[in-house]
Amino acid sequence: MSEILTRLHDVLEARKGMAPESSYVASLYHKGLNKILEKVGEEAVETILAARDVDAGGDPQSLISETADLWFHTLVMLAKLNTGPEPVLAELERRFGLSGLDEKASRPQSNT
Ligand SMILES: N=c1c2ncn([C@@H]3O[C@H](COP(=O)(O)OP(=O)(O)OP(=O)(O)O)[C@@H](O)[C@H]3O)c2ncn1[C@@H]1O[C@H](COP(=O)(O)O)[C@@H](O)[C@H]1O
Repeated sequence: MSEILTRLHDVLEARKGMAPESSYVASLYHKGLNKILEKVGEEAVETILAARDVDAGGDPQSLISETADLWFHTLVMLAKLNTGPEPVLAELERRFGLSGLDEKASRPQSNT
C-alpha cells in the first residue's frame, strides 16, 4: 500500500524544473515553500472540518478526499525540501516495533 507514496514521490521529483504552467505541482514549486505550507495548513483545516461533519452524520467520502489532499500536499512539502515518504514510513515502522504491537498482532489471541 505504501508503494503509492513512493511512486507519487517519483512523479513529484520529476515535476522539479518543469514550467509552472505545465502542471499543478510544478506551479506549486514555482510559488515557493510558503505557498506549499499554506496549502498544507489549508488542507489540514479542511480535513478537521470534514471529520467534524462525518461525526455529525455527513458523507464519509469527504473526509477521505480531504485526507488525501492533506497527504498529497505533505508529500509536495517533503519533496520541496528534498526528502520523501521513505524516512517517515521508516520512523512509523520504528515506533511500531518499539511498541511491540507488531509482535502482539501476529500472536494468536489468548483467552486467559
Ligand atoms: N494527488 C494529487 C492531487 N491531490 C490534489 N491535487 C490538487 O490539489 C488542489 C487542491 O485543491 P484546492 O481547491 O485547495 O486548490 P486550488 O484552488 O486548485 O489551488 P490554490 O489556488 O488554492 O493554490 C487541486 O488543484 C487538486 O487537483 C492533486 N494534484 C495532483 N496529484 C497527483 O500529483 C501528480 C502530478 O500532478 P500534476 O503536477 O498536476 O501533473 C498527479 O498525477 C496526481 O497523481
